[in-house]
Amino acid sequence: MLAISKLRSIAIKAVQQACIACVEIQSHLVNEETINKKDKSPVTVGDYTVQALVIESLLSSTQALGESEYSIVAEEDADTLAEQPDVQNKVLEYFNRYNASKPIDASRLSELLDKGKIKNPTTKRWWTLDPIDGTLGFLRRDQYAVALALMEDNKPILGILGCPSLPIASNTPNDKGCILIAQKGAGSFIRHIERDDEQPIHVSTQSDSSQAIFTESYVSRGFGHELNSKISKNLGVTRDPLRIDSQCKYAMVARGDSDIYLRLTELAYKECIWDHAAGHIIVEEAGGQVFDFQGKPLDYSVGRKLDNNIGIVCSNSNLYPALKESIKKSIDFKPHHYTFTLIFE
Ligand SMILES: Nc1ncnc2c1ncn2[C@@H]1O[C@H](COP(=O)(O)O)[C@@H](OP(=O)(O)O)[C@H]1O
Ligand SMILES: [Mg+2]
Repeated sequence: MLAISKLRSIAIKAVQQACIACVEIQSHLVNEETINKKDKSPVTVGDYTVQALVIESLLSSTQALGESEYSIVAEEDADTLAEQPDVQNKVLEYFNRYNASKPIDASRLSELLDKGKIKNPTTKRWWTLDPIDGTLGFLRRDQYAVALALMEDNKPILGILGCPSLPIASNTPNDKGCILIAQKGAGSFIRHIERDDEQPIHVSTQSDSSQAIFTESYVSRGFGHELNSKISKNLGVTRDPLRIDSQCKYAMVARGDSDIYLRLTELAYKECIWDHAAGHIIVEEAGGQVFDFQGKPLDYSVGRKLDNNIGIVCSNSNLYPALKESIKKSIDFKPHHYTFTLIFE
């Protein structure tokens, strides 16, 4: 099996190339290129182009080193795209512009995209990819991320988050575009999209909950914002939350710009694995905690969704115990975890 350090470089290269493509696609984005998936969430030329580019890059880099193919679990598939020939042509055009090897046709494009369609990985190591996480942020020209994780025995061992619109540091707001990288047991790092040097990052040491900075989704879904406000009030938080799209929220916690990220929106909603695997290991390797609302570890062993978990609780280590207590005051979990009640009064 390939050394993890080798796969780390391969994954960074794939995400870096994808980020460069995203920036250009976003700058040319027009509304007709946005189509609606069956679940009504917008998906763009960018999502498909990036999924195909990253898959092609991972396959060719690992094959060149004689490694057999790893399973890939990715967000998009070819079916919706095939219904929109104009969009498909645009995706092919962008793909062939950014992919170094020989041009591909529509059938190879579908084949590449559908490699991400599987429900259950069949290899010990497997990739999970969200080509553009925070599509709504991408469309709004706000925050989004290319999120790639390598899993081994169903746990993340590498996480790469490409954040093309996120400033490399909070005190340089105009210097945008960074990649966050974590390797199991080796820490978390940040680098500029256009530079090779990496700096280590750490979660904050904030232990005064009144000064804690929460982050949450920009988009309001279900009871998510209301619940977070209840939990932060119980914790004595005085500051307004930062609202940011995508796994850039994990990036903010990992580098200490935020202290807590909470995510629970609807009783029936199950989180997608590609929305968390990369951010999860980046926060853990930066010294933080990532569990669900019942304190359970995230379980990536049950398919494309985190079916055994309820929401996401991500925090620096100092605030985590008090945060857990505040969650207990805000949610009444019923026996066997099948139902729970929110206590909003
Ligand atoms: N009801 C819901 N509750 C929580 N997450 C949801 C949701 N509906 C969609 N999502 C997920 O939220 C992600 C964006 O999160 P955020 O709002 O924090 O940026 C979406 O990823 P994509 O943008 O990749 O589709 C999608 O997977
Ligand atoms: Mg996503």
